[in-house]
Order: sequence, then C-alpha cells, then structure tokens
Amino acid sequence: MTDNGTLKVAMPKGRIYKQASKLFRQAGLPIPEDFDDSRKLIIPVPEANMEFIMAKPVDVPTYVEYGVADIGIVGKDVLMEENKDVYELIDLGIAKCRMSVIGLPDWKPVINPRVATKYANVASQYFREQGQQVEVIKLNGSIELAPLIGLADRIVDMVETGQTLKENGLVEMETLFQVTSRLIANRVSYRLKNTAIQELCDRLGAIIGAAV
Ligand SMILES: Nc1ncnc2c1ncn2[C@@H]1O[C@H](COP(=O)(O)OP(=O)(O)OP(=O)(O)O)[C@@H](O)[C@H]1O
Ligand SMILES: O=P(O)(O)OC[C@H]1O[C@H](OP(=O)(O)OP(=O)(O)O)[C@H](O)[C@@H]1O
Repeated sequence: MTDNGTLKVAMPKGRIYKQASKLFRQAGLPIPEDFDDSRKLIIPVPEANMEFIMAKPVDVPTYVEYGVADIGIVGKDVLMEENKDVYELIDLGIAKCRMSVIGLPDWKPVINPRVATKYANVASQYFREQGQQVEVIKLNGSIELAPLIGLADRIVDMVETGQTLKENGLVEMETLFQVTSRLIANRVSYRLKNTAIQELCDRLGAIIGAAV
C-alpha cells in the first residue's frame, strides 16, 4: 500500500477498461488516452495522483483485499463469485449485462443435472437456494459450448446483447441478477486515504447521478 497519497487503482483489462477510463475522464480526471490500447501493466497517472495496476478482471478483488491496490473496478459478477473482504463503494453503472441460466430450447428437467459455468460459487449458491441438486462443472470460457456438445444440461453465464445465445440456438431461462461494474476499496486504505477516495467517489457520483 502506498502512503504518499497516490491512489493505486486495480483496473480490469479488457471490456471494462475503456468504459472506466472514459467515466474517470468525464469525472474530470485527466486519464491519458494513450494507454487505452497499451500492454503496459503499471501505468502512472500523476495528473490524477493515481497509479493504474492493469489486472485480469477476476483478480481485481484479490489485489484490493491484500492492499496492493487501494481501490479497484470490478463487475458485480466477479464480486459475487470471489466474495473477498473489500468495501463496495459505488455502482458505476458501466459494463451492463446479466447473469442467467441458459439452456437449449428443448431442455427437460433431469435428476442431478450438470451445470457448466465460470461462476461455480454463484451457480452452486443459486441452485442450493432453489432447492435443486446439481453438479457444477467449472469452465473458463466459451461456456455456451457445454450444452451444445453434451457436457452440461444448462449453463450459468453472462448475457449482454444476447447475440451469443442467438447464434448458438440457446435460450435464457432465468436471470439471477443484473451486473454492472463497482468501485471497491481496501478496508485499511479506505481509512488512511479517505480524503482522496471520498473525493473520487464524489466526482464519480456526480457524473453517474447526472447520467441517470
Ligand atoms: N458480454 C459480456 N460478457 C461477459 N462479461 C461482461 C459482458 N459485458 C460486460 N461484462 C462485464 O465485464 C467484465 C469483464 O469481462 P472481460 O470479458 O473483459 O473479462 P474476462 O471474462 O475475465 O476476460 P478474459 O478471461 O478474456 O480476461 C465481467 O466480469 C462483467 O462484469
Ligand atoms: O450477450 P452477448 O453480447 O453475446 O455477450 C455474452 C457473451 O460474452 C461473454 O463471453 P466472452 O466474450 O467474455 O468470451 P468467453 O466467455 O469465451 O471468454 C459471455 O461469457 C457470453 O458468452
């Protein structure tokens, strides 16, 4: 954890980064555009008194929990799955999608069905709460393949535009929850760097409030 006032920000590489950096700019933070397509992993942003740590999205809560990043940006899907000890400060309203149960249109209930997903904890908890006994199979990508090739009866995965489902002849059966990206903070950093974190929250809050 830095103690010089610079905020270390765990930024997710990939689809959230561009939307997050755009939101920061709208909030008046001078984030240079040169880094949008960069491969650099540690990006100093002295203009905003920040340093970005470019992380794989699923790892953001880990960096923040351990305090190597003071704050971070992460999807609610990852927050629910990883269940780390961090503060969730603001719903940024970006990278909108939803977590759903998906299957083939002719799906029929079977005893102890197999459910494939990247989100094994989320899926296990959901089906437990539904009183359904399922076997959860953890995959790391192309989840929609599982029902198509007979690995699983259903999947739990993200739906955004629905294009992936449409192109693969799958249907959404239930929505577990809506997903947007959240600003999270390390518990100690939140106290030690409260002024800087609060100022960032106020700036972002004003923009998000204005966008509603
Ligand atoms: N269509 C979508 N599919 C999946 N996640 C989405 C989608 N739209 C927005 N998101 C959000 O973006 C976050 C990061 O997604 P992204 O694909 O960049 O990471 P990832 O799945 O970890 O990718 P990779 O494994 O390729 O690094 C998700 O956790 C979710 O909150
Ligand atoms: O509703 P849509 O707009 O089609 O978006 C949903 C798709 O996007 C994500 O996949 P991603 O691109 O992250 O690929 P991966 O899961 O294979 O890594 C998600 O897992 C779905 O497959």
